[in-house]
Amino acid sequence: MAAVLRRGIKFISFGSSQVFSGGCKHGKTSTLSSFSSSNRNSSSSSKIKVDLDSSTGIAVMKFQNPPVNSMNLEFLTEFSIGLEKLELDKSCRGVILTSAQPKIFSAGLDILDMYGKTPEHYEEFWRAVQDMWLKLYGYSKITIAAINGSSPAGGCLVSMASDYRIMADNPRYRIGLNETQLGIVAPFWFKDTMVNTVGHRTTELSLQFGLMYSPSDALKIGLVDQLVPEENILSTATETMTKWLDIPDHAREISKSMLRKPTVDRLLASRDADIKNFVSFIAKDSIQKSLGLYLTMLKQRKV
Ligand SMILES: CCCCC/C=C\C/C=C\C=C\CC(=O)SCCNC(=O)CCNC(=O)[C@H](O)C(C)(C)COP(=O)(O)OP(=O)(O)OC[C@H]1O[C@@H](n2cnc3c(N)ncnc32)[C@H](O)[C@@H]1OP(=O)(O)O
Repeated sequence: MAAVLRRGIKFISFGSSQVFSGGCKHGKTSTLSSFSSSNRNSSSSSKIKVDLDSSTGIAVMKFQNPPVNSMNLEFLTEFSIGLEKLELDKSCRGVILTSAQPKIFSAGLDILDMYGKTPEHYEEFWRAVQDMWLKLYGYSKITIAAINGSSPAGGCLVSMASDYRIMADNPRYRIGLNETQLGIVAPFWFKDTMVNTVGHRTTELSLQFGLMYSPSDALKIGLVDQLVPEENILSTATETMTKWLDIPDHAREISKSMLRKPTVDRLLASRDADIKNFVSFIAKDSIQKSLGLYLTMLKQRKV
């Protein structure tokens, strides 16, 4: 995160309507706002819109990086900083992640950030990917992914790193870690996240084949927790969040940390080695050739 902050991207402002914020029973936070008639604080960085309702404690982060919410360096940086800001904001207790783009939750990492660039760029990019995952997977507050479209690779990682996944029940959508289809390899912490979500055997098949699942198949293997009609996704996510908010924060948070910390610590213990691995892997001629071919196929709508 320090690296993210050092990059000097401007902070998202949530306005200044909150004048009192204090803890109450069950670790819940109450917020009084005397200057503003509204309890909503909205902010829009260029790639993510954040809407925090301090009366409910629920924030919605809406990805808006057209056309497909690919996660480039700027998006990843804004995402990490936005999460950090909400984590520090006592009036926020849970975050819903969703997309402003029709049909797409996120197309995953921006392939153009991994193609034809310098080693220095790959290094900076990969550190930003790590920062984002470390922040989200180890997040102290509740996160719900409202997956309102396809969610390949990095998009699936973001979904899996959330506490609960609700997907729009549209048979045209797909979700999964498809890296091998691009000729690349999901790093160990993507793999760990999937193993923790769907188990070892399913991950073995998923990763090797680069499987993309329909919503109903994703539900069957436990990659998502619930399917809902597309038009209900945000209301269902909000209702679900309300149930999570009934749990005392400190108890939920410690339980989450107990389950996730060993996985987070594995990457923390080897961040530099992981970056070195990524840079030497991605810069290989054969890998660049694979990515080039995949990009061509994408442009020709053959993927
Ligand atoms: C042993 C050591 C190992 C160390 C680790 C090494 C490596 C780890 C490597 C990396 C891990 C990467 C994880 C990733 O996330 S890779 C990204 C994977 N993503 C995909 O495969 C998604 C591809 N896209 C699609 O399938 C479709 O675009 C999608 C279903 C998302 C949307 O379809 P739709 O028909 O609506 O839109 P398109 O016309 O296809 O796309 C519009 C436009 O956007 C471009 N685009 C799509 N996805 C990406 C992307 N991920 N990055 C960049 N650009 C993307 C697409 O090319 C179109 O562009 P244009 O033709 O309009 O210019």
